[in-house]
Amino acid sequence: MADQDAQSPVGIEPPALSVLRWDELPEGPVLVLLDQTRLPVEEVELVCTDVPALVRAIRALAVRGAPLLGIAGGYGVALAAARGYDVAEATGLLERARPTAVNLAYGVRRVARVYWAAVEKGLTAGQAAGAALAEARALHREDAAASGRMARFGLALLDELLPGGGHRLLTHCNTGALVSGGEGTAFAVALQSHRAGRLRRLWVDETRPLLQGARLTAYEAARNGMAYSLLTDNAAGSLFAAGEVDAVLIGADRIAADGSVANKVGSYPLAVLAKYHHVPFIVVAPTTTVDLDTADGEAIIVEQRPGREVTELTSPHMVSPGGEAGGLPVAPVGAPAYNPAFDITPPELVTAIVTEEGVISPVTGVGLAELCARSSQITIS
Ligand SMILES: CSC[C@H]1O[C@H](OP(=O)(O)O)[C@H](O)[C@@H]1O
Repeated sequence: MADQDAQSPVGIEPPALSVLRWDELPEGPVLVLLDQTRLPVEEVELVCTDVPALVRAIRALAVRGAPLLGIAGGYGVALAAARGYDVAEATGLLERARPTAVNLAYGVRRVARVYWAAVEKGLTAGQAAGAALAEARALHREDAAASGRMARFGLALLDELLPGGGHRLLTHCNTGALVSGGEGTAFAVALQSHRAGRLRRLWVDETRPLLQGARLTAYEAARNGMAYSLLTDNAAGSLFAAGEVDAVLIGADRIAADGSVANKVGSYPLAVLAKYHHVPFIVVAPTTTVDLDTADGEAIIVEQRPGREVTELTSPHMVSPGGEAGGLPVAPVGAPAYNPAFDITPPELVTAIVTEEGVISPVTGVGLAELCARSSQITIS
């Protein structure tokens, strides 16, 4: 069906990606990000010395993906505290940077709560900043551990659903190390399948308009020596029709209390295709992505992004005909465009949700609340 791609022998691990780190420089602490807008062409680091720079990076998707947004937001609060910026102002700016991924607000509020508690206890500004940094680091470590647990739970689920091995998995957007403190969410399950010698093919949706699949998931799959094929989003249907997809694995940006899933736009059509073709549709997300305070999918705010992302192929490597950096027009100049960053998949189309606390299926009912109750994640209102 597809070109056979060379894959490295299972077991040769690539160096871990430095996706985000805190550095202490003589002039003060900085947050160093792998600039994801420049991948896969080049690996460039973006140094954030203040919260406005981090907010710009979040809005530009230089740093992205729900769990990593939470980690970055937490470090952002610690950066404000360490550099003597207004922590309350920083908290508001970071929380509002992108509205859909609940992890961002969770990480920001969790670290801010520790900071203010330290202040109220009478600790010095430096001690309170240290407490904030320690909490951001704890969140980072917890997410890395959650990623490993989800990968193991997810592979066990695939083995249960697909006992013969030879997994042909379709994924959408990017859910690997570039969205996580560890190896990711849905991609981490596919990687676990690869390492166990059970991955026959990873089908990678390019994921228009920002091409997280083509630019980032293909980059991560190649780095890990996985057998993968890239496809246009509109080719996915023909793969299902040909019986070439054994399961769909996707991430999430927010899971409502009723099991509705907000994820990259294009996820909902895949869920409908999976239902029609009797293919498991599996969501992989840490409990920090579950928002029991949001009742259902209708209550989830879906980020609307600039139409230019649809009407131009935007890239920092491209220079527009007018000479400004940015993009190549693929539509008439000024063409009106509809560009929701996410869509909502209703619970009845979700086969299972894999979290670091276990797997639930069906996803409605008390299962989600029970999983979150088991989680060590601190509840932030
Ligand atoms: C598991 S988090 C990855 C999640 O985030 C992506 O959105 P974006 O690239 O806009 O940050 C997409 O929804 C992925 O599923």
